[in-house]
Amino acid sequence: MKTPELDLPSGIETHFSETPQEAAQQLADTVAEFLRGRLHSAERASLAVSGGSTPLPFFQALSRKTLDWGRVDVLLVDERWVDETHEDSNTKLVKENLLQSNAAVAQFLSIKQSGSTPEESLGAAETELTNLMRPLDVLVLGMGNDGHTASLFPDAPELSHAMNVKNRDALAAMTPPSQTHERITLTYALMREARFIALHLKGNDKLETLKRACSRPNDVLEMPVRGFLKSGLRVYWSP
Ligand SMILES: O=C(O)[C@H](O)[C@@H](O)[C@H](O)[C@H](O)COP(=O)(O)O
Repeated sequence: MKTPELDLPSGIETHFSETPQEAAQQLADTVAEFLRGRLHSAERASLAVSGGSTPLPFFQALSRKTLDWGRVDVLLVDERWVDETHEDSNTKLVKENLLQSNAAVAQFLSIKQSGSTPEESLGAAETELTNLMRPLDVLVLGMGNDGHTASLFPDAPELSHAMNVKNRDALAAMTPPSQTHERITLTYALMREARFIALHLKGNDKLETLKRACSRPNDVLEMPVRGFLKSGLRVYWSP
Protein backbone atom coordinates (compact mmCIF):
# COMPACT_ATOMS: atom_id res chain seq x y z
CA MET A 1 0.00 0.00 0.00
CA LYS A 2 1.25 3.49 -0.83
CA THR A 3 1.62 5.36 2.47
CA PRO A 4 -0.73 8.35 2.45
CA GLU A 5 1.01 11.70 2.64
CA LEU A 6 0.06 13.76 5.64
CA ASP A 7 1.68 16.82 7.10
CA LEU A 8 0.84 16.16 10.73
CA PRO A 9 2.29 18.16 13.64
CA SER A 10 5.46 16.53 15.00
CA GLY A 11 5.15 13.81 17.61
CA ILE A 12 2.00 12.27 16.14
CA GLU A 13 2.35 8.54 15.47
CA THR A 14 0.64 7.16 12.37
CA HIS A 15 -0.42 3.56 11.78
CA PHE A 16 -1.71 2.97 8.27
CA SER A 17 -3.26 -0.41 7.50
CA GLU A 18 -4.49 -2.12 4.35
CA THR A 19 -7.86 -3.09 5.81
CA PRO A 20 -10.22 -1.94 8.59
CA GLN A 21 -9.74 -5.33 10.29
CA GLU A 22 -5.98 -4.88 10.39
CA ALA A 23 -6.27 -1.36 11.81
CA ALA A 24 -8.78 -2.58 14.40
CA GLN A 25 -6.52 -5.45 15.42
CA GLN A 26 -3.47 -3.20 15.76
CA LEU A 27 -5.38 -0.69 17.82
CA ALA A 28 -6.87 -3.44 20.02
CA ASP A 29 -3.40 -4.93 20.64
CA THR A 30 -2.00 -1.56 21.68
CA VAL A 31 -4.98 -0.58 23.84
CA ALA A 32 -4.99 -3.95 25.62
CA GLU A 33 -1.25 -3.66 26.27
CA PHE A 34 -1.66 -0.14 27.61
CA LEU A 35 -4.53 -1.17 29.92
CA ARG A 36 -2.50 -4.12 31.23
CA GLY A 37 0.35 -1.72 31.99
CA ARG A 38 -1.97 0.63 33.87
CA LEU A 39 -3.44 -2.23 35.89
CA HIS A 40 0.05 -3.11 37.12
CA SER A 41 0.32 0.23 38.87
CA ALA A 42 -3.30 1.25 39.52
CA GLU A 43 -6.31 -0.43 41.06
CA ARG A 44 -8.55 0.39 38.12
CA ALA A 45 -8.10 1.59 34.57
CA SER A 46 -10.48 3.56 32.35
CA LEU A 47 -11.31 3.19 28.69
CA ALA A 48 -13.36 5.87 26.90
CA VAL A 49 -14.57 4.89 23.43
CA SER A 50 -16.46 6.48 20.57
CA GLY A 51 -19.62 5.38 18.84
CA GLY A 52 -20.33 5.59 15.11
CA SER A 53 -19.50 2.93 12.56
CA THR A 54 -15.67 2.76 12.53
CA PRO A 55 -15.08 1.14 15.97
CA LEU A 56 -17.11 -2.05 15.44
CA PRO A 57 -14.21 -4.39 14.47
CA PHE A 58 -12.01 -2.72 17.10
CA PHE A 59 -14.62 -3.43 19.81
CA GLN A 60 -14.89 -7.05 18.75
CA ALA A 61 -11.12 -7.55 18.71
CA LEU A 62 -10.63 -5.78 22.05
CA SER A 63 -13.41 -7.73 23.78
CA ARG A 64 -11.43 -10.96 23.23
CA LYS A 65 -8.22 -9.65 24.77
CA THR A 66 -7.00 -11.22 27.98
CA LEU A 67 -6.70 -8.69 30.76
CA ASP A 68 -8.23 -8.09 34.16
CA TRP A 69 -11.42 -6.62 32.71
CA GLY A 70 -13.15 -6.65 36.09
CA ARG A 71 -10.93 -3.69 37.01
CA VAL A 72 -11.68 -1.69 33.86
CA ASP A 73 -14.24 1.13 33.68
CA VAL A 74 -15.66 1.55 30.19
CA LEU A 75 -17.50 4.68 29.12
CA LEU A 76 -18.56 6.39 25.94
CA VAL A 77 -17.08 9.70 24.88
CA ASP A 78 -20.51 10.69 23.65
CA GLU A 79 -24.07 9.50 23.29
CA ARG A 80 -27.02 10.37 21.10
CA TRP A 81 -30.27 11.15 22.92
CA VAL A 82 -32.09 7.98 21.94
CA ASP A 83 -33.34 4.94 23.74
CA GLU A 84 -30.87 2.13 24.33
CA THR A 85 -32.84 -0.08 21.94
CA HIS A 86 -32.52 2.48 19.09
CA GLU A 87 -30.20 1.64 16.16
CA ASP A 88 -28.33 4.94 16.71
CA SER A 89 -27.58 4.21 20.36
CA ASN A 90 -23.84 4.10 21.07
CA THR A 91 -24.60 2.29 24.33
CA LYS A 92 -26.25 -0.51 22.36
CA LEU A 93 -23.19 -0.70 20.10
CA VAL A 94 -20.80 -0.95 23.03
CA LYS A 95 -22.91 -3.46 24.96
CA GLU A 96 -23.36 -5.71 21.93
CA ASN A 97 -19.78 -5.56 20.66
CA LEU A 98 -17.31 -4.51 23.34
CA LEU A 99 -18.85 -5.70 26.60
CA GLN A 100 -18.81 -9.29 25.39
CA SER A 101 -16.45 -12.26 25.66
CA ASN A 102 -13.63 -11.51 28.14
CA ALA A 103 -14.71 -7.87 28.44
CA ALA A 104 -18.22 -8.78 29.62
CA VAL A 105 -17.12 -8.28 33.24
CA ALA A 106 -15.90 -4.69 32.71
CA GLN A 107 -17.88 -1.99 34.49
CA PHE A 108 -19.89 0.23 32.15
CA LEU A 109 -20.40 3.81 33.32
CA SER A 110 -23.39 5.26 31.52
CA ILE A 111 -23.21 8.91 30.48
CA LYS A 112 -26.87 8.74 29.47
CA GLN A 113 -29.02 8.94 32.55
CA SER A 114 -32.78 9.45 32.73
CA GLY A 115 -34.21 12.78 31.68
CA SER A 116 -35.98 14.00 28.58
CA THR A 117 -32.97 16.02 27.38
CA PRO A 118 -29.20 15.70 27.82
CA GLU A 119 -29.27 18.98 29.74
CA GLU A 120 -31.76 17.56 32.24
CA SER A 121 -29.67 14.47 32.90
CA LEU A 122 -26.30 16.20 33.25
CA GLY A 123 -26.32 16.15 37.07
CA ALA A 124 -27.04 12.42 37.26
CA ALA A 125 -24.49 11.67 34.55
CA GLU A 126 -21.80 13.68 36.36
CA THR A 127 -22.61 11.65 39.50
CA GLU A 128 -22.18 8.42 37.54
CA LEU A 129 -18.62 9.53 36.73
CA THR A 130 -17.73 10.72 40.25
CA ASN A 131 -15.42 7.81 41.00
CA LEU A 132 -13.70 7.92 37.66
CA MET A 133 -10.04 8.77 38.20
CA ARG A 134 -8.63 11.70 36.29
CA PRO A 135 -6.85 11.60 33.93
CA LEU A 136 -8.61 9.01 31.79
CA ASP A 137 -6.27 6.18 30.82
CA VAL A 138 -7.35 5.40 27.27
CA LEU A 139 -9.35 7.60 24.91
CA VAL A 140 -10.27 6.38 21.43
CA LEU A 141 -11.79 9.04 19.22
CA GLY A 142 -13.42 9.06 15.80
CA MET A 143 -13.86 12.04 13.51
CA GLY A 144 -16.60 13.32 11.22
CA ASN A 145 -15.94 15.10 7.95
CA ASP A 146 -17.12 18.38 9.48
CA GLY A 147 -14.17 18.09 11.88
CA HIS A 148 -16.20 16.99 14.90
CA THR A 149 -14.91 14.46 17.35
CA ALA A 150 -16.88 12.90 20.23
CA SER A 151 -19.94 15.20 20.12
CA LEU A 152 -17.90 18.38 19.84
CA PHE A 153 -19.71 19.61 16.72
CA PRO A 154 -18.64 22.85 15.00
CA ASP A 155 -22.26 24.04 14.75
CA ALA A 156 -23.28 23.28 18.35
CA PRO A 157 -24.16 26.47 20.26
CA GLU A 158 -22.57 24.90 23.35
CA LEU A 159 -19.20 24.28 21.66
CA SER A 160 -17.11 27.01 23.32
CA HIS A 161 -18.32 25.91 26.74
CA ALA A 162 -17.62 22.21 26.01
CA MET A 163 -14.15 23.07 24.66
CA ASN A 164 -13.15 25.54 27.32
CA VAL A 165 -10.01 24.12 28.97
CA LYS A 166 -11.01 25.74 32.25
CA ASN A 167 -14.35 23.89 32.28
CA ARG A 168 -13.88 21.21 34.95
CA ASP A 169 -17.20 19.46 34.23
CA ALA A 170 -16.85 15.97 32.82
CA LEU A 171 -19.85 16.34 30.51
CA ALA A 172 -21.69 18.81 28.32
CA ALA A 173 -25.08 18.73 26.62
CA MET A 174 -24.88 19.46 22.90
CA THR A 175 -27.63 20.46 20.47
CA PRO A 176 -25.99 20.72 17.03
CA PRO A 177 -28.61 21.68 14.40
CA SER A 178 -26.79 19.46 11.88
CA GLN A 179 -27.63 16.32 13.88
CA THR A 180 -30.88 14.37 14.16
CA HIS A 181 -30.42 13.69 17.86
CA GLU A 182 -29.32 15.82 20.77
CA ARG A 183 -26.07 14.64 22.30
CA ILE A 184 -24.12 14.39 25.51
CA THR A 185 -20.32 14.48 25.33
CA LEU A 186 -17.26 14.35 27.51
CA THR A 187 -15.71 17.80 27.71
CA TYR A 188 -12.53 18.67 25.85
CA ALA A 189 -10.70 19.43 29.11
CA LEU A 190 -11.36 15.92 30.41
CA MET A 191 -10.53 14.17 27.15
CA ARG A 192 -7.37 16.04 26.21
CA GLU A 193 -5.56 15.01 29.39
CA ALA A 194 -6.01 11.24 28.75
CA ARG A 195 -2.81 9.21 29.02
CA PHE A 196 -3.31 7.43 25.70
CA ILE A 197 -5.20 9.10 22.88
CA ALA A 198 -5.95 7.45 19.54
CA LEU A 199 -7.83 8.73 16.53
CA HIS A 200 -9.37 5.80 14.66
CA LEU A 201 -10.31 6.55 11.05
CA LYS A 202 -11.61 4.68 8.05
CA GLY A 203 -11.81 5.90 4.47
CA ASN A 204 -10.07 8.30 2.10
CA ASP A 205 -12.56 11.04 2.93
CA LYS A 206 -11.30 11.01 6.53
CA LEU A 207 -7.73 11.48 5.32
CA GLU A 208 -8.80 14.52 3.34
CA THR A 209 -10.55 15.89 6.42
CA LEU A 210 -7.44 15.26 8.50
CA LYS A 211 -5.36 17.17 5.94
CA ARG A 212 -7.81 20.06 6.14
CA ALA A 213 -7.62 19.96 9.93
CA CYS A 214 -3.80 20.15 9.78
CA SER A 215 -3.85 23.14 7.47
CA ARG A 216 -5.02 25.64 10.10
CA PRO A 217 -4.32 23.89 13.41
CA ASN A 218 -5.30 26.72 15.70
CA ASP A 219 -8.93 27.23 14.77
CA VAL A 220 -10.31 24.53 17.05
CA LEU A 221 -13.86 25.87 17.04
CA GLU A 222 -14.01 25.47 13.27
CA MET A 223 -12.81 21.84 13.48
CA PRO A 224 -12.80 20.58 17.09
CA VAL A 225 -10.63 17.56 16.19
CA ARG A 226 -7.76 20.05 15.85
CA GLY A 227 -7.66 20.23 19.63
CA PHE A 228 -6.26 16.67 19.65
CA LEU A 229 -3.69 16.99 16.85
CA LYS A 230 -0.78 17.20 19.22
CA SER A 231 2.36 15.27 20.06
CA GLY A 232 1.48 11.90 21.59
CA LEU A 233 -1.63 11.31 19.48
CA ARG A 234 -1.74 7.98 17.62
CA VAL A 235 -3.64 7.89 14.35
CA TYR A 236 -4.95 4.53 13.12
CA TRP A 237 -6.21 4.62 9.54
CA SER A 238 -7.33 2.21 6.86
CA PRO A 239 -9.15 2.71 3.54
O1 LIG B 1 -21.49 9.04 18.36
C1 LIG B 1 -20.82 9.53 17.49
O2 LIG B 1 -21.32 9.92 16.43
C2 LIG B 1 -19.36 9.68 17.68
O3 LIG B 1 -18.74 9.26 18.76
C3 LIG B 1 -18.65 10.49 16.65
O4 LIG B 1 -17.75 11.42 17.13
C4 LIG B 1 -17.99 9.52 15.66
O5 LIG B 1 -16.82 8.99 16.22
C5 LIG B 1 -17.71 10.20 14.35
O6 LIG B 1 -18.88 10.79 13.87
C6 LIG B 1 -17.19 9.23 13.32
O7 LIG B 1 -18.20 8.32 13.01
P1 LIG B 1 -18.00 7.12 12.02
O8 LIG B 1 -17.10 6.16 12.66
O9 LIG B 1 -19.38 6.57 11.85
O10 LIG B 1 -17.44 7.69 10.76
